[in-house]
Amino acid sequence: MMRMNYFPPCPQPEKVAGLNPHSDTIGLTILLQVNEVDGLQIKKDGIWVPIKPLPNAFVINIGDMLEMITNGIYRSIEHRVTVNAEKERLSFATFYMPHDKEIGPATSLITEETPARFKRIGVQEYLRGMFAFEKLYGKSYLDSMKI
Ligand SMILES: O=C(O)CCC(=O)C(=O)O
Ligand SMILES: [Fe+2]
Repeated sequence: MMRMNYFPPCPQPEKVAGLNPHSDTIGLTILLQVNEVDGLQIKKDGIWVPIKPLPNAFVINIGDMLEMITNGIYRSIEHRVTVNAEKERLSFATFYMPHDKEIGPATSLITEETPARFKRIGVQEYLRGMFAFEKLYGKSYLDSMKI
């Protein structure tokens, strides 16, 4: 699945969010900051860190499904986009999803010391739930998958 994001310039950038804080609910995201305009930020140790666009470079984001499959060993990244006063911004995101019918922690990663931290759920049900979820903010949908 692919998505093109267009953020027009905004004279009062502090008053609007380009994209609210979220983690991508899929497996893995390959992101291109097309016209190399600042705006993307990730939350690291509770602090918003700007991700400078690099020419001809992709940003790879871990999504919620990968966090579930790895039973929390890989953590999805919370990110947001701020808008710019003068410049428009374009990004192109390619979202990857596992082909499996169900997702949940890999059985090889579940042990007595590391019990399953997430539910096992059908991918269709997961996606339906995501579109119906009313409080998509930060990592709220993934939190709802926790055991
Ligand atoms: O525009 C960006 O850099 C990020 C876009 C994004 O987070 C998304 O499409 O999920
Ligand atoms: Fe995203």
